Amino acid sequence: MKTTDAIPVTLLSGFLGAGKTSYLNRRLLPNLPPDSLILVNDFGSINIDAELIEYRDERIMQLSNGCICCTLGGSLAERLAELLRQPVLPASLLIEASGIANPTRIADLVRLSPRLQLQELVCLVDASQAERHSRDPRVREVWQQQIDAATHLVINRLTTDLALPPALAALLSGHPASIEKEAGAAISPAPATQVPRFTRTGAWQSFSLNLDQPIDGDRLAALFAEYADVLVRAKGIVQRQGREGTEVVQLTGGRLSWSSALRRPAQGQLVCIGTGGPRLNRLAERLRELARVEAGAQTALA
Ligand SMILES: Nc1nc2c(ncn2[C@@H]2O[C@H](COP(=O)(O)OP(=O)(O)OP(=O)(O)O)[C@@H](O)[C@H]2O)c(=O)[nH]1
Repeated sequence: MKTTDAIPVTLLSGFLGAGKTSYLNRRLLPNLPPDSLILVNDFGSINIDAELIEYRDERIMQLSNGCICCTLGGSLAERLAELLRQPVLPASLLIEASGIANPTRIADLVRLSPRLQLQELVCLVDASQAERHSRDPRVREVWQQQIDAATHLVINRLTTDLALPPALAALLSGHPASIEKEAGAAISPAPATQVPRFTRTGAWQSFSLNLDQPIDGDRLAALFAEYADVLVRAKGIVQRQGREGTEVVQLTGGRLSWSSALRRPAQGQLVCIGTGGPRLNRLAERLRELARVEAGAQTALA
């Protein structure tokens, strides 16, 4: 039985790069009651999402280096228990799951606690990737689990007529969730050559880099394109050579974008997520080489 003063919980899910953090900033954050807590899980040792959340008074708790739904007995359960032991409890809890998390498992954990009340399970879906995700054997299962579990679906990057791609329309037929549709697919279509094909069969893997010098943005983009078959997602806060200020770099669905950063960490940070195996390892090496070359060039000039 839930107590009447149970903490309301919103769980935010959606595949890698679907737009969870953007939606959190734009739609959820402004409506959170004061003294809320945001729990962010990122599938990497550096939690870029926590840096990208535009929090002000809310407290933020990070869970990095693993996916919460896969380490349920560990970090998430521990963090929730820790949270419930605090003398002052948050007014509400917002959990942003990692892009490869099965939200049902997280929701079950929340439901187990009489002190927590799961209010909404929001799932972000990138409509421009729906056909590909529905066919891809590595992605399909978790993508469908995320959609199936949702009580509120946000379908973004639709064409201006808001028509659902056939694969998504089939999946949503009879789905009880409320549906919010957003256009915007045409903003920056991914070049066909850069759309990842998920040809490898290894498990998801991530690697992170700390960058202490400005990086060559063109060479970074070229490496991302060369390894598009294994690299699914990249995000970071970096200083680009020849540019003023720190920038957020985002790679999702084969689209690379840059925007100015809200915060400036002590060092540049880059996280890449993809299909584990020799090619992803090679990409990590080549990015490290690129970072070292940049650092060397700067040192030589100084
Ligand atoms: N066109 C378009 N781009 C979006 C939308 N939402 C997010 N993006 C872009 O997609 C990229 C990834 O957005 P995020 O909000 O970081 O996605 P995420 O689901 O939090 O990513 P992960 O936590 O890595 O899984 C960024 O470059 C965003 O600007 C949208 O509704 N339309």
